[in-house]
Amino acid sequence: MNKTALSVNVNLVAQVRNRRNLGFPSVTRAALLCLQAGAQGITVHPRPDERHIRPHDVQELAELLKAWPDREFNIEGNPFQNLMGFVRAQRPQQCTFVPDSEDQPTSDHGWDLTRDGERLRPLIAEAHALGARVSLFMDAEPQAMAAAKAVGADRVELYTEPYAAAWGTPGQAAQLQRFTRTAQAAIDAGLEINAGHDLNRDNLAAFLKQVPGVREVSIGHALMADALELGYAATVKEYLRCIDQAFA
Ligand SMILES: CC(=O)[C@@H](O)[C@H](O)COP(=O)(O)O
Ligand SMILES: NCC(=O)COP(=O)(O)O
Repeated sequence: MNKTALSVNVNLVAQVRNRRNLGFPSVTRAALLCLQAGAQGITVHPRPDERHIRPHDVQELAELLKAWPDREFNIEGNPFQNLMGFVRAQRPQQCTFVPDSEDQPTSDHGWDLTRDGERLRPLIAEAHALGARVSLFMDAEPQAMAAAKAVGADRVELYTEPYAAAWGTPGQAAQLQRFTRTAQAAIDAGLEINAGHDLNRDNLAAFLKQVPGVREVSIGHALMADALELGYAATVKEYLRCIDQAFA
């Protein structure tokens, strides 16, 4: 059984760096240390307002990852806004289409494919022509998985905030069942599965133990908060241990 890959989202490092015009903490150095510690990928979400990841970060990370051919670069964003420019310029292994508006504080919902599916289809096809795998950021709704496959997606990224919010409450089991049903529907539709948003070292193993077929988790906020205490390398190794625990 394939073990789930860890893709580290470095948005937060850029957000800290942007507080002052001093150029540190370095986004590329954070990514390098995470790769050296065993992370299988790096994720960025270059939002139009450049609140954290800026175009030069994307270019510098793409350059860094050329030296790591067995690792992946995942660029997230809204393809109706600025994402496709980054996909055309940097040719990442994966792009994740996220339906965020420009002023959203963070990602908080998946695509409504009944509304946007046909508009997404040519952009998915273009990303494929550029050599990128396409993942659609989706809520955990089993009935939406067939539509994701129908518009050409390779993967769905299940938006895991509702699971994380229920962690440690009586609603945890129901959320896990919801994500398990959605993952099975995705598998039945011929999709692969990613997952992300508010995952952390407490809730990660239980999710991966129950939800089938998760190929990749992209984790940023909690992992970087842990790295402020433990350092990048020890933190990545701890998250990899959580993943191992799920498959033990
Ligand atoms: C798509 C997703 O759930 C996250 O990667 C999100 O992109 C995080 O964005 P911020 O770091 O701007 O909150
Ligand atoms: N796609 C999810 C991601 O990249 C990071 O989300 P978070 O861990 O910062 O919530």
